Amino acid sequence: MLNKYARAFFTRVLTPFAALLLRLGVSPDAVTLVGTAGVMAGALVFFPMGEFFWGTIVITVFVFSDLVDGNMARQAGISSRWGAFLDSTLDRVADGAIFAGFALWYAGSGDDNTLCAVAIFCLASGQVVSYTKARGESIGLPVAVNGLVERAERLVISLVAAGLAGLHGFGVPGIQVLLPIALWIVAAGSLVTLVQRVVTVRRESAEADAAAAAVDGATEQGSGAAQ
Ligand SMILES: CCCCCCCC/C=C\CCCCCCCC(=O)OC[C@H](COP(=O)(O)O[C@@H]1[C@H](O)[C@H](OP(=O)(O)O)[C@@H](O)[C@H](O)[C@H]1O)OC(=O)CCCCCCC/C=C\CCCCCCCC
Ligand SMILES: Nc1ccn([C@@H]2O[C@H](COP(=O)(O)O)[C@@H](O)[C@H]2O)c(=O)n1
Ligand SMILES: [Mg+2]
Ligand SMILES: [Mg+2]
Repeated sequence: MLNKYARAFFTRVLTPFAALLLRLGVSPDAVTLVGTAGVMAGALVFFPMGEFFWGTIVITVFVFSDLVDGNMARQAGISSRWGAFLDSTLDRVADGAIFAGFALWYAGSGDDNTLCAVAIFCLASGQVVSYTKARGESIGLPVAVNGLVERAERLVISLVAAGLAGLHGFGVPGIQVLLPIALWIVAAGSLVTLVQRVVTVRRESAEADAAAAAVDGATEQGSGAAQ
């Protein structure tokens, strides 16, 4: 949903910045790589220490590089298969670091095995949700469903909650409860999305196999009649 509705807005806002980077001679690939490194640093340095406010600020600064790199490539007319591969692959790395950061906090000083397991579930299910689409498309299916919780939703829900939970460190009482709530929402939403995508791939593959069988049958009949 965010991908559909918010992308156009952010494209308008970020286009001048993307143009500036191109004029400075920066490449889209460099933005993809630096953005991922920044997200990883924010998540793996700050989150395991329970510094959710500063971790979220660092991640937010760098995560928007994922919207800037493609914008730069399109403006410069250099969108490439390699760029698409690099972008999607490093998305998985960045997402892994964010949820690993939460899991490390709960495994350590956060001291909550259940929430550690929920964070690990968010990490794994998010990766599998993305994989279903990539694998479905690689076997020639349209995978015409996005589902309830895509990547943008996973990031916005968890990062807004983490940023607000971090305000606990500045004296706001009770607000830290938002992070566990967000993790449970992302976990449940990812499970629903996974089911939505698997059901779609199952239906689309049955339809594609039936269509292929019908073409084979017609070809065999045609060659039989010719003999
Ligand atoms: C005093 C208050 C302190 C609180 C501080 C809070 C600070 C702000 C907190 C959070 C900001 C979070 C911003 C997150 C922005 C995410 C942007 C982003 O990178 O989105 C990526 C997404 C997808 O990009 P791709 O097409 O490159 O990725 C594809 C996708 O990943 C597919 O995976 P799948 O979805 O299938 O699982 C893969 O299949 C595919 O391979 C891959 O290529 O881009 C978008 O969706 C575009 C829309 C972005 C929308 C961003 C909305 C940001 C909204 C609000 C942020 C500000 C909120 C501030 C709240 C403050 C609270 C007080
Ligand atoms: N280094 C890069 C990054 C991206 N691309 C192209 O942009 C598309 C992704 O667009 P986003 O707005 O989601 O970043 C991607 O599929 C590539 O076509 C690129 O060429 N090089
Ligand atoms: Mg990108
Ligand atoms: Mg991306």
